[in-house]
Amino acid sequence: MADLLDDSEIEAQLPDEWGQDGDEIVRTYEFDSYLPGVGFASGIGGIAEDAWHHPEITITWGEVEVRLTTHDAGGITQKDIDLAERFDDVYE
Ligand SMILES: C[C@H](O)[C@H](O)[C@H]1CNC2=NC(N)=NC(=O)C2=N1
Repeated sequence: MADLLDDSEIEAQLPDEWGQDGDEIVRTYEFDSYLPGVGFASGIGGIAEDAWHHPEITITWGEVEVRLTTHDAGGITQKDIDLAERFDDVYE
């Protein structure tokens, strides 16, 4: 099982644009309309499935909120950080 990161490790590694909300890291990605967000969510869903590490994804008009935590560990691990970076690569 992945080890929990401590606050200093999270602060040091959290990618730009991501924040911490309790035991989750979160980012809201912005889009010009609804369907680009749906496409982005589908893409990161495939990355998540490939990594076997799954985010909470909330799609609204022009925004996709992504939340990551490691349920098996009960908090934030390197898996969450690494997946956040992969999601950012898709977005840029
Ligand atoms: C049973 C299954 O292997 C586990 O639930 C996996 C799947 N996806 C997961 N996703 C996330 N975010 N955290 C987990 O601990 C996790 N564990």
